[in-house]
Amino acid sequence: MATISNMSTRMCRDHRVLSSSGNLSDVFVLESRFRTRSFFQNSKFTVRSMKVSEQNQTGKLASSNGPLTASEKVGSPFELLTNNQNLGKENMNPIARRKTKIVCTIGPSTSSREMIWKLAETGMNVARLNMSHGDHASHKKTIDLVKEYNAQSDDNVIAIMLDTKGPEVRSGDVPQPIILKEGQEFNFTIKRGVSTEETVSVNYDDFINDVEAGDMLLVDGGMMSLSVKSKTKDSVKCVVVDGGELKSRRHLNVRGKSANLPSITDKDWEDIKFGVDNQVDFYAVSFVKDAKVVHELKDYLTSRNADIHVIVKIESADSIPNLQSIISASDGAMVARGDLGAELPIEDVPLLQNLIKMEKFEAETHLFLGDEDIIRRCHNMQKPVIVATNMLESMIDHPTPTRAEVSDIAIAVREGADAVMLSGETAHGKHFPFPLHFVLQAFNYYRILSAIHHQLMAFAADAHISISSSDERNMKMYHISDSGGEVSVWCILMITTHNCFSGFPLKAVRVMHTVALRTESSLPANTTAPAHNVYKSHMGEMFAFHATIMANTLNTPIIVFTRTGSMAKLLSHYRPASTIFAFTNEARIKQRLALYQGVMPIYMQFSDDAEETFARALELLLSKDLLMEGQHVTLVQSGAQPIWRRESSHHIQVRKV
Ligand SMILES: Nc1ncnc2c1ncn2[C@@H]1O[C@H](COP(=O)(O)OP(=O)(O)OP(=O)(O)O)[C@@H](O)[C@H]1O
Ligand SMILES: CC(=O)C(=O)O
Repeated sequence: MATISNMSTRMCRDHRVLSSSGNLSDVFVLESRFRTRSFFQNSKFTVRSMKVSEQNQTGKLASSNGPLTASEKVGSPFELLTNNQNLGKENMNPIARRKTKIVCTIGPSTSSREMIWKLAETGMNVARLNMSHGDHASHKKTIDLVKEYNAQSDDNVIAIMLDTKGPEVRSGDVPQPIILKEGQEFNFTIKRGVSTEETVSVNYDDFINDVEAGDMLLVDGGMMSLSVKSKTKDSVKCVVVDGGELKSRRHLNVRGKSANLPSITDKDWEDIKFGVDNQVDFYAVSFVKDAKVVHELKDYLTSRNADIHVIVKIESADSIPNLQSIISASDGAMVARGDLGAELPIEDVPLLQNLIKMEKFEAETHLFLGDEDIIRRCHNMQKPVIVATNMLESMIDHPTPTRAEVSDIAIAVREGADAVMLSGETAHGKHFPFPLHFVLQAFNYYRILSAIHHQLMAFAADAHISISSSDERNMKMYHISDSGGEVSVWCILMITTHNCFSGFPLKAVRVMHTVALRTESSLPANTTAPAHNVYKSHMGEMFAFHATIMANTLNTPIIVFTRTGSMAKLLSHYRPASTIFAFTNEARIKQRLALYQGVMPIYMQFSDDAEETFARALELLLSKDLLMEGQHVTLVQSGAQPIWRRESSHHIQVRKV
């Protein structure tokens, strides 16, 4: 049997769980007492049932956003994360949860059933479908899998975000990569199907009108760059500044300019219809330049009676002067740093993401931002904000992130992003369908199981008692009893594989989860909430603000009951120090709330009796170990649509559980 080392104990209902953490496998033995005549005479042997599991150790509800598990504190798969003594002041509150949400792009590495399940268990809160790639059939398969996952348990909640392709300008197909060398001349033509050593097609006719001599042309967001020298009626002549390999259908940006294409192209409208038909939760709309397009999309959604929220991607140079009106028209924003850093100088990206004062930047660029950046603007307008692109880029090919990437996540968390996003890391990160260690582990299970099976059979034969075994999925259980009832044994052997990730996408999610959680727990627990935008005329805001102060002062979680999600969003806006448990009787609202910082959405049927509903909610949280007996909670009843209370009354209650 596997050696048991690093013993630790934790309470689990009526069982005591002994756990060990070995490298290849962890063994958990649940115990109960029994007496035998032979092997363990006069001793109280404590075995109850036997289980071999490949499941992640983390529990339900507490899984994706859950506290640091033993494996994260000790023996984490990421060397940089193992030595947490140095971080010292973290709040290791057992019910501390990650508040910043994780968006994962689903692509070839992660579109299988197994990977979607694993992404969800590892920390994904929102699945992103990038409509620049794949087709409706492949995206439908992903949507169905996410919905299947959500339907499996009330505890499962993964929102779906459809990201439109937008007016991307791309180079044409090339039979093999063209090598571009610094100083060499190279041309782009609007004629279709051209691919020579000197010239390649672009997919956009107005390219010729949009670019001027002196412009800088970026390939793949700056992986290569070319300076525009002159143009003819159908070609743009350039000189290569930074060379490289030009492959098929590469992204082209003109530094400082947006293409004169509509933000929502014909293909995008087809994809938006697809999103309505398949009830996605969010659209991430690419290259939004002004608020008009957001209104147009919202009008369309209203006409289709579709309750889908619109996240504007801030990535176009043209969007910057219109930030206020664009974000105001939207339901949230994404700092899409890939294209943003191509259309604008790359060094401006952190300033646009979050900066207090922009005067110098405005004077130099003539882009007038006012006093705020994207994150701050979103906060002031009570809209969620996602920070995206290159967050763990090196993990597409490597098992550990760079220190700078880890810092980037920590900065986004500190700046108050609602969510951080993984793109290529999860879409096409290296993964191994049958990793060697997984095979070894399976082999180990078999050996351990066989050994125990034979021991138990021998024991039963020796003691003249009966033994029965059963298999449940990846679990094997034994029950041993004698006719006199003197012996009753259930054994559980639980071998977890939480260190066994089949590839880098899951590792990337794990890194993101751990870094976000650690950063959040190292932030000072303010007893004050940001006071901006607390309008006396808006009771919901007043109550969200004061409930946050009360919860922060008393160090309690917040419980809110919501039909539309609005009160949970308001509470999230004020960033209380602990979790917002948002109970809703609307499945769509539960899905949507998955994006909001600090909100843990929970589906529950509301009854007519408020007290009875509160009691059920508290009981559910207790049963999931999300609350502890004797703990206080702050319960908020406010918002646009009264539930139970009279319209004229709003409440904040503090209750002892
Ligand atoms: N649904 C999909 N089907 C196939 N490949 C995909 C899919 N989604 C993403 N990918 C792959 O993962 C890569 C990274 O995904 P990401 O969402 O970052 O794309 P992107 O930013 O549009 O990249 P690119 O500019 O190369 O298109 C893509 O370049 C593509 O190769
Ligand atoms: C996410 C995205 O589209 C970008 O960063 O450009």
